[in-house]
Amino acid sequence: MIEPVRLPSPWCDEPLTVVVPTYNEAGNLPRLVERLLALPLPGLSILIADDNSPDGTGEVAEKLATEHPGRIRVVHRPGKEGLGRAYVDGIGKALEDGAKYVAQMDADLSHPPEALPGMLGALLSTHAGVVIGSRYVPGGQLDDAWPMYRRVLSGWANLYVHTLLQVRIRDLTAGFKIWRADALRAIGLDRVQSNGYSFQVEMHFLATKLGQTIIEVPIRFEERTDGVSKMTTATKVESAMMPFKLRLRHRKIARNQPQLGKAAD
Ligand SMILES: Nc1nc2c(ncn2[C@@H]2O[C@H](COP(=O)(O)OP(=O)(O)O[C@H]3O[C@H](CO)[C@@H](O)[C@H](O)[C@@H]3O)[C@@H](O)[C@H]2O)c(=O)[nH]1
Repeated sequence: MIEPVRLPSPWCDEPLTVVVPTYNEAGNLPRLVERLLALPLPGLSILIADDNSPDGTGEVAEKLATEHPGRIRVVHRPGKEGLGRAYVDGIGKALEDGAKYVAQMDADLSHPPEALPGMLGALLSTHAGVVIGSRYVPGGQLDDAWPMYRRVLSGWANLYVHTLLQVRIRDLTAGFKIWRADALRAIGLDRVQSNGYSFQVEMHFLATKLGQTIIEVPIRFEERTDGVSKMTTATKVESAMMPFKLRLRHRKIARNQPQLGKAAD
């Protein structure tokens, strides 16, 4: 049972930084920024973490930052290090800048920006540490154009991680979330080991083991219309290995901090 709390007033003004990792998203980024800045969230700012994309996404991001002073920050990273590393860097900088709430989402418009106000409202009306924009709770949808092999992979990955880690989240691999800054600080980004997509699962696992409440609200996941997925065999192998590493690591943590292990199990 999730205990409701009173919404701060006016809650739409709350400072929210949306962290967006980009690699070759020059065609998508302007459309994403336009939709984000049109939201009824005056406290919203955007932090783009680009890995020196060869298609010029970094330059597109700089141009957008100049057009919208004070609302967009660009973090230029030296090269492609993976989604997880870009998030650790970008979220870390958002926290240093004093963000109170930090959203994370893909640049390719798979995650509808228009879902953010509802997600923020849901987070603020509970004591949850994080709200997930979920494909797999009632009401969640997948675009018909999302390829069958991706649906199977995603369904299989969720089942696999559930079985190994027993984390009670329906969309364990989701990349669309809003965190409370305090929840992120409690997790400690320096603990995160994932380089690629397993970042999502690792963060869910660490939040759960700290006893944080996680809520899921339904979203419609859209297939990208520009560019391609950056998922590779290496990121899939890392995602397959990470649940084992997390299990081993948690056993060690639980041994050293028995209370944490007990509270979380
Ligand atoms: N900076 C940086 N960004 C990256 C990198 N790799 C990927 N990205 C960015 O991370 C976002 C997600 O990458 P995609 O390649 O579009 O992801 P996907 O295959 O559509 O995967 C989706 O499904 C996964 C499984 O459910 C999710 O885990 C993932 O978050 C996403 O929603 C995009 O904005 C992409 O540019 C990288 O090495 N560096």
